[in-house]
Amino acid sequence: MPSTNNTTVPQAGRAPFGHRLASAMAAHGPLCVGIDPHPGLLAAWGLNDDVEGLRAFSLRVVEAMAGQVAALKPQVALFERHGSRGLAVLEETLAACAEAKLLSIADAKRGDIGSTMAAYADAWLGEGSPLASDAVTLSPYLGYESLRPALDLAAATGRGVFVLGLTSNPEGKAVQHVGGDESVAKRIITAVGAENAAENLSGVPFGSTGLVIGATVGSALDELGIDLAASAAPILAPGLGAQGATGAEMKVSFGAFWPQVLGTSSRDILRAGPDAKSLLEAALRTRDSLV
Ligand SMILES: O=C(O)c1cc(=O)[nH]c(=O)n1[C@@H]1O[C@H](COP(=O)(O)O)[C@@H](O)[C@H]1O
Repeated sequence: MPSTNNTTVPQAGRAPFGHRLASAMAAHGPLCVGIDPHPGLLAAWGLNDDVEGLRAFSLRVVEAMAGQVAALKPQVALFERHGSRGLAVLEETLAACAEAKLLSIADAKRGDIGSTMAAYADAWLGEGSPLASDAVTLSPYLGYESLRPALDLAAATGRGVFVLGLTSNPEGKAVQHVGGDESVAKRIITAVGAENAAENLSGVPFGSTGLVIGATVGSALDELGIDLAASAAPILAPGLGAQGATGAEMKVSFGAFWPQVLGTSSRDILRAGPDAKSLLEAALRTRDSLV
């Protein structure tokens, strides 16, 4: 059953994530910039593939985007590959996002049995955790309800989650499209809708339980009979730029669901660095393609 403790002001005294995201998108447009410090990008920026390079890269993106875009999405794997010191840089990056009033979405794609999920929830959504983010990405492959500890903690702390629905990679179809009219993706999207139905949505376009639907999804929403409006979910849409999708194509794919969509792009924007002004110009060009 969905959580019943989704009140307008969660326990932590922070407005629900859905409200905060809607305000940020209204103020700055529907773009989230990914922080993906790939080794090749570090080299292109004249940085070493080490912890100092990682730190300079990540903090530069935060500095360039402060007050300009709705959200930033650090890709956790690219911090993990530097070990515990890389995770310390991620903590510093998340704190810098909060300082700059940029929403942070930790792209961790966590998912496990419930008892372990509770620990992941504490790490990414718990009050006082050094890795706590405004939202975290979750994988529902162990069953949607296995995510319950994260869904409930997000509701209690005014944070959010983005559950993988239809991913941007071509391999995703082999799992997510299975089931025809009752596809795996559709079941996940329906479950997310039940979560948002339990949240007070007065005055906001969507709730705090989001979905990941790739920008590259093409006609799949139509083909699978998926109604994203019924889910009342904010939609994180990766795949812009480096994976080939354009803003114009996304508007066609998402159609009437467009007001729910937060496009996200990483490499295509990050290639414009290391200069902060060039980074911002690249981000604003991408954002303009989405409005
Ligand atoms: O959850 C994600 O953000 C995600 C889901 C998905 O379906 N596809 C996808 O590309 N992503 C992430 O979005 C980012 C895309 O990066 P670029 O292709 O460089 O824009 C990467 O960090 C991916 O891990």
